Amino acid sequence: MKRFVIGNWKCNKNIDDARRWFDTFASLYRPTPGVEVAIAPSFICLADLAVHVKELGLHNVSLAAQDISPFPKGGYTGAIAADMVRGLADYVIVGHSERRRYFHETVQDVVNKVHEAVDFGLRPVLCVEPASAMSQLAPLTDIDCEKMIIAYCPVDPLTFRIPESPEKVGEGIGFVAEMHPNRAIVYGGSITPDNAAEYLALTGLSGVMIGAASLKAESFANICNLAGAH
Ligand SMILES: O=C[C@H](O)COP(=O)(O)O
Repeated sequence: MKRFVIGNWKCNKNIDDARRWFDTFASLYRPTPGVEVAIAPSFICLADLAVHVKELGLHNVSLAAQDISPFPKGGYTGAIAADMVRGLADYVIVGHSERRRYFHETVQDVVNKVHEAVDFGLRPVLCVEPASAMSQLAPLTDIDCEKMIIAYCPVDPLTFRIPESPEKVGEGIGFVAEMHPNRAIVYGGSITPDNAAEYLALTGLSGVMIGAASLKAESFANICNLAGAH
């Protein structure tokens, strides 16, 4: 089974910080066949990092956008369309709980984003929360994108900084897999280098999505290297 380690920097790091992060990461990361790494910086860093990642020659490392417009390019001030991101990133995170909560994104907005991503060849990482998983997943059961990844991301671990127990994550991903069989599912929520191995060992889980612990290149490289050992 292919493994994914996805780092979401959220609203952190300017271009200089981002370049330094990659320089440190490159010195610590050990690529492993079958482990795909994606890092989601802010939009302003994408173009610069797309070049820098190539210069560093990092294997199995791609960039992800943290979000995408639900609309095509055109008269949508402030929006960034999927068509503008292709060529810079391979993945795009959609429907993160922070987008749904603080930016009032609806299920339909997220569905539209997934369609935009797929139309322009970006691999969606669709975030779902346990309490709303049914309504968030149901409109996408027929999406024609076998590469879509589902990120099972409960909100409490973000609020309280305690991960959901591996047992509960196992139950949650079982539910997701019933609705979307054969899709890669990753877990996100307070993963650190100290607890990552427990989650990477879970049957049916294809990897992890990491916020806070991805901000330190050392921690993130450590988790990527652990994924290679599982
Ligand atoms: O996008 C990542 C998830 O929100 C998890 O973030 P966290 O690792 O800081 O809990």
